[in-house]
Amino acid sequence: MAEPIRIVVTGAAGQIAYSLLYMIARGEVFGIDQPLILHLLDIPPMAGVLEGVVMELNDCALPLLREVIPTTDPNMGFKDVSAAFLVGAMPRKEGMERKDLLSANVKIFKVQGQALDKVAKKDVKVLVVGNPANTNAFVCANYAPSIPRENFSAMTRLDQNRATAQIALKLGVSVSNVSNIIIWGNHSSTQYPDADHGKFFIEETQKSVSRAINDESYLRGAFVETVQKRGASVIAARKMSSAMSAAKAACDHMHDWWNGTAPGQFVSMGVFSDGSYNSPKNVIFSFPVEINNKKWKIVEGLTLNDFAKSKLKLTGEELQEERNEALSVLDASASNL
Ligand SMILES: NC(=O)C1=CN([C@@H]2O[C@H](COP(=O)(O)OP(=O)(O)OC[C@H]3O[C@@H](n4cnc5c(N)ncnc54)[C@H](O)[C@@H]3O)[C@@H](O)[C@H]2O)C=CC1
Ligand SMILES: O=C(O)CCC(=O)C(=O)O
Repeated sequence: MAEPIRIVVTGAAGQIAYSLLYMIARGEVFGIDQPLILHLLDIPPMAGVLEGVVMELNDCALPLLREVIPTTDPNMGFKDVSAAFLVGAMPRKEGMERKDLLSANVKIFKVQGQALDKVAKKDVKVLVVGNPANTNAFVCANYAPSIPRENFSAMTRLDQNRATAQIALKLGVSVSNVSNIIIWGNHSSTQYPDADHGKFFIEETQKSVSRAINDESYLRGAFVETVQKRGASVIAARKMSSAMSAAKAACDHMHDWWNGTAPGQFVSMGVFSDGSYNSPKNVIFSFPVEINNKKWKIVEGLTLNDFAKSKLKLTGEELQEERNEALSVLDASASNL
């Protein structure tokens, strides 16, 4: 069997981590032949809760789990890790937008970027879940200059999964038959869920999602709004933000980064923009990507209509605003970033 790899989950005492840790430890992300050492990072007031999580992980008697290390010290949490799930952050409450969390949460990602830079493996894959995820990932990467920028990503996979599920429901097919639904831009209510390039299988034939649905007002209206506002709808119903579905999405994101995407299929990830599709450069923007040998590549050459272009412009502008606000909050050598 392979040597164990070290994986860190931050916010390990929180609600997303409670589902996520179990899925990782079962082998759903890194494979059923890959032993793991799990690092659980949270803040000092949560040290007692972390002990309980460790007890439960041990009590699961999971064969791949070689060791569980609870800690409140980022330098211990990130030491030698191969993958980092950065979940720990304040969640929004009813009535807030995700960017309202910016001032509290970007400071966390500065500290964690610095710790990753100092002690993590240089090929560490970093997935930022904590909101505002795109801008937190930008901050984290900028404080970890010794780690390649392409190793930092933000999670829009939950949005992709939500969008795929809506399309599958509309078509009356299984989600596993639907692919290539795209999330563009920010993990916020300006994101653009795009079904125009989506495909689905029915009776062993591949078809176009948009042609089969054949309802532009739905695809530009209710579909987009449902996905954009799904996080808020869950908060309104549960009085807490999405957790089980967020954990599943984090596993899907890291699984595909680690193992690659199937030929012809793409997934959405928030990654550093190179200006593709007229997006602003130097923000973490969600694009469709294909993944090979643990390296993502933006899918180029997709045709965007004017509606899509206007949506990408809007979400790109929001990301630029968030980035600038984050930099002013941090009051840190902004001119170097
Ligand atoms: N990108 C996405 O699609 C999604 C993002 N989220 C975001 O994920 C984050 C976590 O959500 P939940 O687990 O529901 O929140 P939670 O409040 O249940 O747990 C957060 C945990 O993070 C810990 N934490 C706070 N500061 C920390 C630090 N500096 N270092 C390590 N741990 C720290 C807290 O003590 C707490 O245990 C929130 O920001 C939420 O908005 C949630 C769902 C989806
Ligand atoms: O909506 C939020 O602010 C928290 C959870 C989240 O990001 C989501 O459910 O998409």
